[in-house]
Amino acid sequence: MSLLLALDQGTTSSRAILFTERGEVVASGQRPLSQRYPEPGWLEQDPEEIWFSLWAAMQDCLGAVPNATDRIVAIGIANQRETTILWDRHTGRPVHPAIGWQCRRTIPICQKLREDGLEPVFHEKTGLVLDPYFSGTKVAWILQQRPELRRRAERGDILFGTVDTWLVYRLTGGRLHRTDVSNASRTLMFNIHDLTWDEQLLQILDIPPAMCPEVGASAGEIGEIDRQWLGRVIPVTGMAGDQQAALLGQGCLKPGMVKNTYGTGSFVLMNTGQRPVPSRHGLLTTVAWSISGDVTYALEGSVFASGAVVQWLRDELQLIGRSEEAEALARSVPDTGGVYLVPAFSGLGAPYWDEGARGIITGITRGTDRAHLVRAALEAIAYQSRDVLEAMREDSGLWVEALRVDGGAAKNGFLLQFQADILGTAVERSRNLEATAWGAALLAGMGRGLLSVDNLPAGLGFDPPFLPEMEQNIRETLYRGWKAAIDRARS
Ligand SMILES: Nc1ncnc2c1ncn2[C@@H]1O[C@H](COP(=O)(O)OP(=O)(O)O)[C@@H](O)[C@H]1O
Ligand SMILES: O=P(O)(O)OC[C@H](O)CO
Repeated sequence: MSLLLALDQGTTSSRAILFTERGEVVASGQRPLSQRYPEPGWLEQDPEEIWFSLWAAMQDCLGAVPNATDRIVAIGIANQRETTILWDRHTGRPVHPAIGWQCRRTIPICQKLREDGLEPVFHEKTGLVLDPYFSGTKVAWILQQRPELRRRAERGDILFGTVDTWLVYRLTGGRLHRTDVSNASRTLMFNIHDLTWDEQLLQILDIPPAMCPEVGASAGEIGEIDRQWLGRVIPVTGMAGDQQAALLGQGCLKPGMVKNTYGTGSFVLMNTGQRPVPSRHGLLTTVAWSISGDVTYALEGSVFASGAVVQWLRDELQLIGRSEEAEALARSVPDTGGVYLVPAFSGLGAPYWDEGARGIITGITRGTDRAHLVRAALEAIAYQSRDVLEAMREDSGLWVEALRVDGGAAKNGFLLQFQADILGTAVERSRNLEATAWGAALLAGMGRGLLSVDNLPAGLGFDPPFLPEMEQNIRETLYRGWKAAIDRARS
């Protein structure tokens, strides 16, 4: 039986998963990935570690099944988006640490662009807002700090890429400098209407066009991995940003369908079909994918910290030993006792876009214990998703009837029940929490001509839904308390 290899390079780990064409998982490998915080609000990763962790995950995955490599017919890549890498075209070596998507170092650049009245032009052309989240100001920052790199970039000697581009470059033995439209749409330099790097925006950001990768479709003949990695030449035929891949992997193929992936952050995406829907309520307009010449767009609410708050409870506060403990602790108390925790570690993303906001905990009394704090942290993940879905209703006129969910934190049943309660909407958990990887596998299968977008395999289906049980007046009282806490966290 032929197999599809999905490579999912996420913020906290790299994964390789082998799928059958029907969506069964044959084997998987996962390696953790570290993050560095060199200054408050800054976040970096090591591009070599990103690559190595993915390579090692591939070896773990393929080592588990005899002769698996011979049966792989196509490879698909999904990746953490916006994270910015610059490298030397000649040596293939990074010239700067990767600047992570949550990194806030470019706040002053964004402020200056706003003062110059440039926000509308960026918004109209890219569908994004001026926030340090996106790659453009990260590239601009490196070039401002390192004039010698700018000179070399102008000569075409320094290449820019998001993580997909970096991985494809390495996988193909340095032969390909390429991205896809879904990743390009996260850079603040890409025009989502004519699907090209935008000369005016590049000029404003002072970024030499020669640095930018070629942009292609999300499925099709992309390249071939070098024989040295798996002992065989295998075609790469799918690539997309991880959140767009999850939208596909969750089967959200029709306009109006919505998914939420709870990983480091939460990313709610609504398929809006073949037209970009501009947002007036703090959402992003973004490219979902391009398949067989058809471009699909999405509305997105990006929340910067969701699963990250659980990591923070575990690693920094040491209130829990393992992420899984959060659920039982949250259930051990009937409510948070009035405590709200706003995890604005990297400012607030959608729908507030407040780069200066910082995390707060409100409503603490002498009786507050760690269970209340842990519960407040999990509830915050759900409140933030409601904020985004409220904005989606304003923009699209639609209130989601059912929210499809996946990602690492979607393992948490307490979180999903509270999510259903606070939305008043059914929450459907995918049986395959690795919807991102499955989306990458689907793209690879389509790009190889094995699957068609009109007739995609359904994957593994859903668990019984989490249905709302909370009374309406309690739901709205709790949500009002959240909005008050948000007001206090804002800059
Ligand atoms: N049982 C759990 N309850 C809540 N959060 C969890 C649980 N297990 C894992 N997480 C969170 O899920 C995130 C990892 O999910 P994953 O989808 O792998 O993220 P990413 O792709 O961003 O690396 C981490 O932030 C972790 O804290
Ligand atoms: O690595 P994840 O799954 O948290 O995804 C990160 C997003 O792509 C950032 O935009």
